[in-house]
Amino acid sequence: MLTIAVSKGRIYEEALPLLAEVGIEPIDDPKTCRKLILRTTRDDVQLVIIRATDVPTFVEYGAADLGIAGKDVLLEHGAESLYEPLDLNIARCRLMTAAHKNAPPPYGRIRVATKYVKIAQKYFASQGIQAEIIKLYGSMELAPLVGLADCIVDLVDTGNTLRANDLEPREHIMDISSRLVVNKAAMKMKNQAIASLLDQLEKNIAQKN
Ligand SMILES: Nc1ncnc2c1ncn2[C@@H]1O[C@H](COP(=O)(O)OP(=O)(O)OP(=O)(O)O)[C@@H](O)[C@H]1O
Ligand SMILES: O=P(O)(O)OC[C@H]1O[C@H](OP(=O)(O)OP(=O)(O)O)[C@H](O)[C@@H]1O
Repeated sequence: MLTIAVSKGRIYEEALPLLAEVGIEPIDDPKTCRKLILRTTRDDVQLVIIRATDVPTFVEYGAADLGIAGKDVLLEHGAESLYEPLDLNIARCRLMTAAHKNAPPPYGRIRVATKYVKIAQKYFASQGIQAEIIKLYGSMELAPLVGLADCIVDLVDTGNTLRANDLEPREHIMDISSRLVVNKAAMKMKNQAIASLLDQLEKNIAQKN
């Protein structure tokens, strides 16, 4: 049995067609059923439905053989203990700094609100900017509006969330997409099944790009 960890929402929706192309279709819909383990049309594959930020943990400990996670989550988690063999090219967005549209460029020591503490620390250090990082778990856009921070580090896709809150994108930190990650022991123990799945997915993704 191969267990694949996927988060509900955006990644699940975008991963479904890719999985369907390799014959993996969940039998239940996580939107309407409360099951966390979903059997699929392939007897040898099941999905576990977890929070996006928990995917690296499940795969690292071997609770799932494979997982689908955003590069943002993998970098923040520190996923050196996982294999990351495939860019699935889904859930694409950009990790950026953003500030109020009237705010001056950063000067001196700045306060930054983000859920990406490690990535932000590394980024500002690389820019030679002194930054105090304030960890938030959501609604980062609010922080500059209420004086909690000078700027934020967050994901940007259409830019609608920033615009709706009078913020504007500033520095582009990196492009983000979702990756297939694999538990290192599973890669050895279940090599045939995993290699074959990787191979099929890779071919299908290459055809699209
Ligand atoms: N607006 C977006 N456009 C495209 N991809 C995005 C966007 N927002 C997030 N992503 C990608 O999708 C992944 C999952 O995001 P999602 O919003 O589904 O979960 P989350 O709410 O951030 O996670 P958690 O439930 O663990 O807090 C992110 O890690 C990122 O890689
Ligand atoms: O540029 P946009 O297209 O507006 O997308 C960016 C927004 O998308 C993500 O939030 P999400 O929709 O996942 O909400 P959440 O962080 O509250 O889960 C991200 O945290 C931004 O707030």
